[in-house]
Amino acid sequence: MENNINSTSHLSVPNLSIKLEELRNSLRPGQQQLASWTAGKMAISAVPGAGKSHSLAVAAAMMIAQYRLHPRKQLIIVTYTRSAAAGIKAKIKERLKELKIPQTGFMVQTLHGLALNIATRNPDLSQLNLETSTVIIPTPSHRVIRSSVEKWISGNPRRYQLLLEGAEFDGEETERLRRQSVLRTEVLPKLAHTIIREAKSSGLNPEKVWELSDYSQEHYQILAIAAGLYEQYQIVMRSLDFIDYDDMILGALNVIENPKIRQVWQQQIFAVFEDEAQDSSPLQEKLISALASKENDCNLIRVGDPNQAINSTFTPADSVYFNWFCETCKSQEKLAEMTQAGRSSKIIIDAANFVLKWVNGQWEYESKKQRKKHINSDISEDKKEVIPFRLQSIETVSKDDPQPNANPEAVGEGLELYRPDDIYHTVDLIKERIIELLNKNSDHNAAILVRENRQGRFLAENLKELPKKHKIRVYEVGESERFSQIPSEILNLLQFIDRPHSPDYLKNALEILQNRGLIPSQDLNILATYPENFLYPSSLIPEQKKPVLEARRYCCNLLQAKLELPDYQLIPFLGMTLKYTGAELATVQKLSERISQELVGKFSLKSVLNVLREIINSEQFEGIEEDSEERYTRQNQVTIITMHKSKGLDWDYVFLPFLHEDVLPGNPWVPTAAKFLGEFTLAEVSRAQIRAAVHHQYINPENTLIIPNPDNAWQEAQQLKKAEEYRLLYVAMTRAKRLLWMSAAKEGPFRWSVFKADTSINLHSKVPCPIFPILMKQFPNSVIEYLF
Ligand SMILES: Nc1ncnc2c1ncn2[C@@H]1O[C@H](COP(=O)(O)OP(=O)(O)OP(=O)(O)O)[C@@H](O)[C@H]1O
Repeated sequence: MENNINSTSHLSVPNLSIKLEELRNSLRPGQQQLASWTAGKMAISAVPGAGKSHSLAVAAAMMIAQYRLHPRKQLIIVTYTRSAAAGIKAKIKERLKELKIPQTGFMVQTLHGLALNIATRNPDLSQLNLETSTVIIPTPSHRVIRSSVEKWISGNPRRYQLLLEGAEFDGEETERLRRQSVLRTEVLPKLAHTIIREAKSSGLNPEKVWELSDYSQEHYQILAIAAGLYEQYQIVMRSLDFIDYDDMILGALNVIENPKIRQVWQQQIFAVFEDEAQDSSPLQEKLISALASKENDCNLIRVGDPNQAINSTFTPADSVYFNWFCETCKSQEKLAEMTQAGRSSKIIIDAANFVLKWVNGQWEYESKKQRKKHINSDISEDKKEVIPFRLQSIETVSKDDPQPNANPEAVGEGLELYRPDDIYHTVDLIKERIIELLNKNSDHNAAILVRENRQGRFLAENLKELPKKHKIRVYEVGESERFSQIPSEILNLLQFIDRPHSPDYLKNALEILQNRGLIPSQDLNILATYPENFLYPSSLIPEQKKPVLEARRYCCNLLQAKLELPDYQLIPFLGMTLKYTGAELATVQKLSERISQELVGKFSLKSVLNVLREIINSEQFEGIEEDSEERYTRQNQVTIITMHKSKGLDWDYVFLPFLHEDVLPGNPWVPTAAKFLGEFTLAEVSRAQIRAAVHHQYINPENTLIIPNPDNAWQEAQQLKKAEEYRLLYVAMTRAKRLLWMSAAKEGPFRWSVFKADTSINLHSKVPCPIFPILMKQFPNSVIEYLF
């Protein structure tokens, strides 16, 4: 290979090789393989706590020193978040300082940062001009998605009619209008959102999705609907000069398709290191591979943990590609495994390993049973059996490991398993344990990891006394996310007050009231179909049921306020109506003041709506703030955070309450309102269908492409979801250093999404997460009996 790889003997500092040797010796076995990389592709599969970022930084510094890298020949390190990029950059600089080497020769960037860098240098090739374009994140409720849906509906009456008719339809008018509302405001926006991200980040344009739709012979032709929506989306985006995150990568790829420019980039790049490779999408992989290539070689090192892939069922991240990359590298003896980890006490490691093996074992047992039962005709031949976990056990580190206090001594039983009576009893037990632990060791930290923010809110409300009475800080991470929703909640209610006869505005308002637990949950489409009949029913309308009446009372109160209150008092009134708490009310107050400042003398409902829309649109990006790890892991603090967000962090004591089967792993769920289409959701089916096509392209393009039918695609999506939930549990468990506290209360809310933290509410008996009783059996000493 011709890429100027000089050996250390050329280095001018004689002591450098000794220093480099010392550095190499400070690494663990798998880490050393990373540091000894010389050329070509390499995969590193690591376990939680193995020191991925630590060894990546050491290996990068060693490489910069050995190969005398400089700004015109650099090592590129790609990460997925800005905070991870900042962390690795600081670590590499530190090492280079120790080696007395200039802190150049490398660049740490997020993948999108890198793509943007490439794309903006050649706007004519990338067709991206950031000075005139606006970057958006098209959520299902974004106006771009909504307008793409409307355009698709008006251009495709036949396909739309087929959806309206669903699995069965007797032609009844009210039902037809209800279905229209469900399709326009829920099903199609969700389908558009999913399919556009999935297809785009797999490198498929609308034409390609059209082609794929020819391979699928099913009733609705979901892929054809998807292709049409995607086509409309591209038109709407172009007309508004908007771009999304995938456009940045596509733009960069367009640039480096030019042979001359590609050569310039490739010459400047010595090698590419990718961190968190399990979260890559095909498009991202394509970009980094292209940058790392030189003639017939590709200097690409990908580091990841397939067992921590927890984004693949709701984003286009798909760990299958990293798994395949690992397999290919393995066959070429280019796979290294980092299996030693010093983060946790031995018993916590044992429990995590046990979960991994048990889940995989169950999986194999279940799929054998399934295979015996029926042979699926449309499962493509090249489909490999995907098991939830890569069989990779975590090991404790060796005695001479340089990590201070590696595999620390367990606190209490190290692993503690509880079956509290109910969710209130759970908080009492957690509270008591936290007070005891942090009072004894105020330099330690703790976290309660939850599956959904509602659980976090419930915990925070019930742990209020910790700061004052016990001097223990409580940091509920979801709280700031709730604050960021306030402007759009207020906007939605004001839009309804302004135009109560709009079914869309009424539905949005009802959704907010329902999400905040102010009105009973029900099919809102029925209420929103005829706003007039719902808000002001005449004697000809059948008597409204109690949940409808409650919803109506709230809505009528809002409309009454418009008549009775001056416009400038509407926002504070809405804050009260939504039962915002102290800090939330303060945010409402601030929002109200800001609007007043902008509208001096011109205050009207219409002008308020305009200003609010502007605030929401322009602040979308400020919302994504730089995360600093430090605020999540402060000593003497208990952090309440979702399991998803806990990835990459660790705490001395980790609490995992509410481990119930209906949440973890959860059950397949189709919203009742959309059941008329069948026992599946179009969005999930389309994702599985696109993935089947893209996987086929990767593994065996010569075979005939088989797109799974909706029922099979749905089954597959559900299996992947279940596997991901178990990986999420594994990520959560491996955050603990000294104590892992897990519980499954005997009673809890029917569903957290409709739970009101009110002691008078009926609790339901709950089934524990299937792994919980097995863990109790496997670790009998960890089962804790309690006195109250
Ligand atoms: N060779 C080593 N020498 C000294 N300390 C090490 C070594 N390897 C790892 N560590 C330490 O181990 C800890 C865990 O490392 P790190 O956070 O990089 O793990 P990780 O693999 O990213 O974990 P996860 O994927 O579970 O978040 C860090 O404090 C790091 O400094």
